[in-house]
Amino acid sequence: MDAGPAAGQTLAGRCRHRRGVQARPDPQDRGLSRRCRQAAAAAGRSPYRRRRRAPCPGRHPCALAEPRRSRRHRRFPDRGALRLSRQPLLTVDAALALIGARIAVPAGCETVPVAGAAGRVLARPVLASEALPAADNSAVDGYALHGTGDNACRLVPGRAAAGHPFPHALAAGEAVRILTGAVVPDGTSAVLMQEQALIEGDILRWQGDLRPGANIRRKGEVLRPGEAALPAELRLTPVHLGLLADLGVTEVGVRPRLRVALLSSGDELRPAGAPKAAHQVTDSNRPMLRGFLADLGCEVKDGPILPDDRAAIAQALREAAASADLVITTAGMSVGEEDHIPAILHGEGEMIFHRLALKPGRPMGLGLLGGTPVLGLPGNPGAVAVTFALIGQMLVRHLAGEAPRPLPRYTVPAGFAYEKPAGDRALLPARLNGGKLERVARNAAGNLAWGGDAEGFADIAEATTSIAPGDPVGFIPFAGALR
Ligand SMILES: Nc1nc2c(c(=O)[nH]1)N[C@H]1C(S)=C(S)[C@@H](COP(=O)(O)OP(=O)(O)OC[C@H]3O[C@@H](n4cnc5c(N)ncnc54)[C@H](O)[C@@H]3O)O[C@H]1N2
Ligand code: MOO
Repeated sequence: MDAGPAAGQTLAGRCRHRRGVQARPDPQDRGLSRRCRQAAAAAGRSPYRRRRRAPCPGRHPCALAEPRRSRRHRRFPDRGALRLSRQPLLTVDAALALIGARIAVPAGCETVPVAGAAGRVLARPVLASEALPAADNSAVDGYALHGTGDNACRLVPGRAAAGHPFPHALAAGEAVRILTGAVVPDGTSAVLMQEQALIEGDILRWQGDLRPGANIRRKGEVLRPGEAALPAELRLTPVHLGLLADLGVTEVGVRPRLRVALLSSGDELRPAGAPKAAHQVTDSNRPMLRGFLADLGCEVKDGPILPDDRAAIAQALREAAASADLVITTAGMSVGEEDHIPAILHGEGEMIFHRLALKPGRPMGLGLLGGTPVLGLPGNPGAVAVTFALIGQMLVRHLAGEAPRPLPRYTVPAGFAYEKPAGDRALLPARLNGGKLERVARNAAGNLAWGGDAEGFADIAEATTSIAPGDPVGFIPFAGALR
């Protein structure tokens, strides 16, 4: 199995300690004519709004903004939506690069006890305050000796054990019993492993060379005082907590918990656990997203289930954006007349990207409202799982102050055949079986029934049109071990 990061799947161009919209131009605005941009800037408006009122000739992204009236009152999708659906789609990698370039990381640092710091992101590096190890000590059970070059030493009474140092120095030709982890007595040149020791009376012998320093872990060989033990921007795992304890660190400076507001929309939705009729749908996206966000250490603010009403959604988005570091919505992101979220972002904020070359998950988008990022995920639960894995969690990690890091991705032999048109990247629930990747579901976008069997996603690149059994295929596992 080839381990390797997904090509290009990092967030490029980190920006730190800033909040809100960046000064850099929106890369998706580069397609606008200079006249459009200047006119918009002069009027203090988004160029999209400017263009909406006086469309430039030809099919152009800035002509694709929201309608001025609610889409509720239209029988058919408006022309803007129809044009939008014909726009060339952004790749996932390009969307991740836009996140790195356009989304500022909220500033701040709080000091927390190490015991409660699992999952938090270090705001500054942790320096070793003491040497690691703190003293020369034995790596094995055996005999500490002061060698003279003739493969024999005289055993002296006593013992060095972990927590119980031998109180005397070894003179030339002397040896003493030692256990793993014990501080080596002064004068020790090497430690002989017990398995290599030949003892006759009080004489210790061995065969072959015993290298000076053998089996001794030297003071400071792992970390010297003042050396960086952990870098800033690291999400702390239990392994790190153990290291911090080892270094005598009791408190660390971490980023504030990310406050994430969750909103779902759709007249058909009922909260989880509530009775529902056949035409109604349980809001399953919310518990799934709440779980993902809790795993990422976020403080989740549950918003209401919103009706398919533009004004109500706009109001809820404004309120959520004012009190959170990130707003995540589900549904209402496609091109139908009840898909209001892109239009609200175009009209009242900014759309950084919308619609990706990704299946499932194409309708997703990212915008800014009052400077707060708004991640619009599709409604279909399977698509929410895919888009959160590829984009959502990367955005959350970025906002939480984590250093950019690609998703774990491996190349494995396919155990299935698959065909698709070139254009969209396809993510298919899958699991490893006998070293080959198997698909576990056919229609996975609209449900989560594959969740019991899948271990991750088969990842099929945009340009790929066919996979035959045995071909190399990407695998993105759900679990990144010790991450
Ligand atoms: N003409 C086009 N139509 C559609 C396209 C397209 O490109 N052109 N894309 C399709 C794709 S792909 C998806 S995905 C959907 C997503 O659209 P929306 O984001 O606008 O979502 P809705 O239409 O509102 O809902 C889709 C589906 O998901 C169910 N849903 C919604 N919220 C939840 C929830 N919280 N928990 C569980 N299930 C939920 C909803 O009932 C619908 O069945 O658009 C396609 N159309
Ligand atoms: O991309 Mo949609 O997300 O297939 O269902």
